[in-house]
Amino acid sequence: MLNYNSNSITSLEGDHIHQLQKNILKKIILPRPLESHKGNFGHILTIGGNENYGGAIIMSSSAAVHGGAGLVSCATDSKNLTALHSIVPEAMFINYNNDVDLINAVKKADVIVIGPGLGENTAALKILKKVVLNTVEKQFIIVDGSAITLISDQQNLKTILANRKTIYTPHQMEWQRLSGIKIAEQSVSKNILKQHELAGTVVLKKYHTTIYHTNTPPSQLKIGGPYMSTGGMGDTLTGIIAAFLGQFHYKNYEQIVDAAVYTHSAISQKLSSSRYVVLPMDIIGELQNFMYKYASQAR
Ligand SMILES: NC(=O)C1=CN([C@@H]2O[C@H](COP(=O)(O)OP(=O)(O)OC[C@H]3O[C@@H](n4cnc5c(N)ncnc54)[C@H](O)[C@@H]3O)[C@@H](O)[C@H]2O)[C@@H](O)CC1
Ligand SMILES: Nc1ncnc2c1ncn2[C@@H]1O[C@H](COP(=O)(O)OP(=O)(O)O)[C@@H](O)[C@H]1O
Ligand SMILES: [Mg+2]
Repeated sequence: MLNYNSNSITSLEGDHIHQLQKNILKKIILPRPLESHKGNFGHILTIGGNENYGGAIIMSSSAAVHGGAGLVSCATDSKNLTALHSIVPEAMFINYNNDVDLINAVKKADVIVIGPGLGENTAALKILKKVVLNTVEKQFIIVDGSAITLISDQQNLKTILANRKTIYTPHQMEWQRLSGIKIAEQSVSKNILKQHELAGTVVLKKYHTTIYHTNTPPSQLKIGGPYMSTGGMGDTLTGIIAAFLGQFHYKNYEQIVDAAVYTHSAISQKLSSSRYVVLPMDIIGELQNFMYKYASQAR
């Protein structure tokens, strides 16, 4: 059963869907309490980045650090260690091929990002299984990129994730793999039914990204554009969502996800006024200023 009044799901198609506005930011991005420390702002664990896709998990980790996470650990291929520490020295490194270290890191995390640049081979699937099997109910798990593709035919993992606070962040092709709905047929009504089956939040990324929630009707972004179409843009989004979930404690966490997704596109839109393309690292560089502006308005 759906957890919100869905009398006419079909009426949610197109322009009738709830549009996210910037007021969501003032509600979520608040000034920090004076008596606080890094332990209050979330320990994020990012997992991914094989030897070809190290940049993906580095961008995710960097976005988490710049988005305000208290602590960030990055579990990746050891070939990425030097690059990770050069680009984001605030992040700690874990060799994702060391089972004991990986499982310990999973147990310590408040928020887990799995998938950016993980790859789709047998080794990647083994890591994914190890991680999901060691998670607990209170943790947030953001499932992105390769992890979405890998999980598509792993019913047991989907069942475990249905009992976690899971956020899937597919683009349309990944959603086709996960939901079985072809891109041309991805209507709001069909997507709602699939989201309900998965029992996790679904951020369906595209022009006018739509977020399918468990307890409230879907919401849609009307900001952002093709200046965002550069590899790594979605990897960066995972770090922002993770940082927001780790540090903000709004009662309905799905609204925290909405605010993170809005922030990612709002920064891009702002920067696009003077750039032909906006790069993922540009967004990361602007996060602190952007969040400062909204936290000051809330004072
Ligand atoms: N610097 C890096 O290390 C990068 C690593 N990446 C990683 O590479 C792995 C594979 O991800 P990809 O997404 O590239 O490959 P996928 O094969 O999952 O998806 C790409 C395909 O989907 C199609 N598509 C249809 N609708 C789309 C939409 N709305 N948005 C995006 N693509 C759409 C594209 O045309 C393309 O054929 C992931 O783990 C990802 O995190 C990518 O993020 C690129 C950058
Ligand atoms: N034309 C566009 N309009 C709006 N947003 C876009 C556009 N192109 C890309 N994006 C955004 O960029 C991100 C791309 O994510 P994804 O395809 O997963 O990138 P990657 O895996 O390369 O990091 C999503 O947030 C998507 O909504
Ligand atoms: Mg992606």
